[in-house]
Amino acid sequence: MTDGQRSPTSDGQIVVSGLTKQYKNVRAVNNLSFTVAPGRVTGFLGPNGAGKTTTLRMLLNLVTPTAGTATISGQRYADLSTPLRQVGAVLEASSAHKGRTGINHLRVICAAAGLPKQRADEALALVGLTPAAKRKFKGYSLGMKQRLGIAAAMLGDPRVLILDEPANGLDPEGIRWMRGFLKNLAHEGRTVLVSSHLLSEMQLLADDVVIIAAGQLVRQGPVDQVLGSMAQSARVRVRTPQAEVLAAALKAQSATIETDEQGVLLVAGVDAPTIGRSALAAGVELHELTTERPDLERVFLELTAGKAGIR
Ligand SMILES: Nc1ncnc2c1ncn2[C@@H]1O[C@H](COP(=O)(O)OP(=O)(O)OP(=O)(O)O)[C@@H](O)[C@H]1O
Repeated sequence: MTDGQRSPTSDGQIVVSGLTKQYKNVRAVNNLSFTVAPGRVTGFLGPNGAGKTTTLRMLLNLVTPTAGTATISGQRYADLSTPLRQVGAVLEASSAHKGRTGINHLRVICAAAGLPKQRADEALALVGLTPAAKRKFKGYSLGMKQRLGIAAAMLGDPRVLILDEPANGLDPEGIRWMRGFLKNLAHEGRTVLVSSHLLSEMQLLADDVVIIAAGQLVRQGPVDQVLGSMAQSARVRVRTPQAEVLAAALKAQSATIETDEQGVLLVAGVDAPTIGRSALAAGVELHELTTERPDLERVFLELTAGKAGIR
């Protein structure tokens, strides 16, 4: 199918519907439904054993679902006419023939997939591995192997990228590179689905999150919205030598106030600008005004509490 023939509504979208995988004694994925939009990075999150890898493998036709469907641009992976040009996947740290150079590894894939040879050079440049093109795979660091895996996934210039724990084993510089790279692919309009249990990383990387635990959907939505759904627990920390005066002014605006130390108010129910204005109006001096946003890590632990047991 060419670009022009793709349905504009389904192009690049991933739709998982009622997906279930029953292994002998384990229901790895249980009636799971979610969608992944193009032009965004979607973080696929869950504790160990939650069913992330099984879901991605079903999406890529590597595991047969017990029930339900998973489609990419409206089609099952098995039915895609040119899968490598439509979907790039990195499921684990790239493996390659140890004695083969990076560039040759990619050229072999190009030849097998009927892709032009120069795509190997382009993909290698895309991931910043050109200087190591002629080095043998066995000498590559883990970070370089991850990049080579991504280069292989990019050979067909796919609209959709699916990556299982791509930051695993990377050093901080490698993680920073990966973040920029994936965000850029999403800005180009591609669909980027990334599984991870590194929540703090997802907070920096993802536009949307799909959170699962014990094979089931826990929450799906824009990162801000998922964090915002916990907004009732967002508080503003205020330090002032006139705590009692300010507390009285804020209570008149239905704020909820706790104190944890002398001269500090923990204020919920009103935002920082409102508190600043109230302080100004009451002639109260402020020494600190900090919004304490709930972070994804805390939200995640709360959402998956009780389901996060190792399976
Ligand atoms: N081939 C298999 N046979 C039997 N059970 C399996 C198989 N593959 C996975 N499981 C089980 O299914 C559950 C989900 O595993 P899965 O690897 O999908 O989770 P995950 O979220 O990717 O976890 P992790 O973050 O640890 O990789 C686990 O209990 C796992 O032991």
